[in-house]
Amino acid sequence: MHTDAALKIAITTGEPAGVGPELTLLALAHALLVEPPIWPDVYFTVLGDSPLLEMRAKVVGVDWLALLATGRIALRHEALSAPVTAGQLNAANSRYVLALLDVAIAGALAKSFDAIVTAPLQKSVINEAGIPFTGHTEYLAVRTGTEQVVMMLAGQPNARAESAALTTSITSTSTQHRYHPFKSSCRPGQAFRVALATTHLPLKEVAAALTTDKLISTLRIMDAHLRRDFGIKKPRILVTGLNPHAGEQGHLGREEIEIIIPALEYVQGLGIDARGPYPADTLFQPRYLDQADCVLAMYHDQGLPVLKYATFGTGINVTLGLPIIRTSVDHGTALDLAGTGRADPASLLEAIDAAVTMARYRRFPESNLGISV
Ligand SMILES: NC(=O)C1=CN([C@@H]2O[C@H](COP(=O)(O)OP(=O)(O)OC[C@H]3O[C@@H](n4cnc5c(N)ncnc54)[C@H](O)[C@@H]3O)[C@@H](O)[C@H]2O)C=CC1
Ligand SMILES: NCC(=O)COP(=O)(O)O
Repeated sequence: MHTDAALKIAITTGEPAGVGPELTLLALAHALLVEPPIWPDVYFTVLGDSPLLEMRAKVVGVDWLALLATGRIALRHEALSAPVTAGQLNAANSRYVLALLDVAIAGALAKSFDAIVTAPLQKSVINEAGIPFTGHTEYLAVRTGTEQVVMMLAGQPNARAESAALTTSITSTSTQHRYHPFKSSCRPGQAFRVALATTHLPLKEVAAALTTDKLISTLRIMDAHLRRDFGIKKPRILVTGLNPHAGEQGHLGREEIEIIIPALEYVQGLGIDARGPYPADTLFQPRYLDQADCVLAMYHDQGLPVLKYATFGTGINVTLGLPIIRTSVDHGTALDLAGTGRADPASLLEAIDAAVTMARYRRFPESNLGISV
């Protein structure tokens, strides 16, 4: 039975041919079919097609009825438009994928959900259905009427070993759980966080998309969220340059001088501890990262490969700047693994844990000790 104090989290199961449905089941089984359960005060609404979830539960060995019997999961059934074969995309189901998101977003805006957690979707197949779509991040901004959002990924570089142990234990509904996703021993300074000044756009459009105003608002959003959701009193943000060697004093590009440095000077005047621009090829080393709370990279493949090299499979993605809480996994649809039970739910567990923690902090700000990723 829900109480007013209980947190309510919506999980969208994403692309039906991908790993999202089975990872949702595996993550919830791992959290709820154990003793003691993880997140005892949290209720989940799973958004997806009911027969699909039942079928994937069988395939990956999760007892779906036992999960429902916990009383902590409500299924919000949305019907698929076409039958699904794991690993095979079908543009006919693109509207279904977006309908899951729309229901979750509307519920979060109406405060029926404290947070939404999204399993991965396939951006290409939505476009193939004739719907312009670049990602959850941009879609969430539009659907919530938010002018600017910031994509930030975060992870613990040392979490990989723990995740390996998880894969072998996850299908078991035994009372032991070997993996606790909330790594409370990890203080904010030990986490690796990378935010992006631009998100999903062709590389040739990146330079034109960077403006001083956009960087200023990006840094302001980051500073505010790192304080509020991550419990960091005075966040330090290190900002990359755009060009090789941060422009080599203007000889290899002028965006640093004309766009990035003016933005840094402006936000420093507001009391934000943002520094740079640093050459991206040498910034990602302990000497810099140990003194920082987050890196702001100028584009997707400047920052994320480094973060994913260190944390892939156990990291999270958070959309900053929204009026609602949204977290997600650090990986995609993994079509090659869909329906095999071999995909690792560790990142989804982390994403749920981060959503729970953020939601709890927003409800009870005095308890904010900092999210652990
Ligand atoms: N939040 C989201 O909805 C995201 C969606 N995507 C989308 O996913 C699609 C596929 O992207 P790719 O670049 O192929 O990346 P991917 O992450 O789906 O796959 C890359 C490699 O990592 C493996 N992998 C991914 N998740 C795994 C897991 N949980 N356990 C074990 N191995 C895993 C895959 O098997 C594959 O070998 C694209 O359409 C992309 O846009 C990508 C990232 C995030
Ligand atoms: N590589 C991260 C990514 O593509 C996240 O996309 P989305 O969360 O905006 O769908």
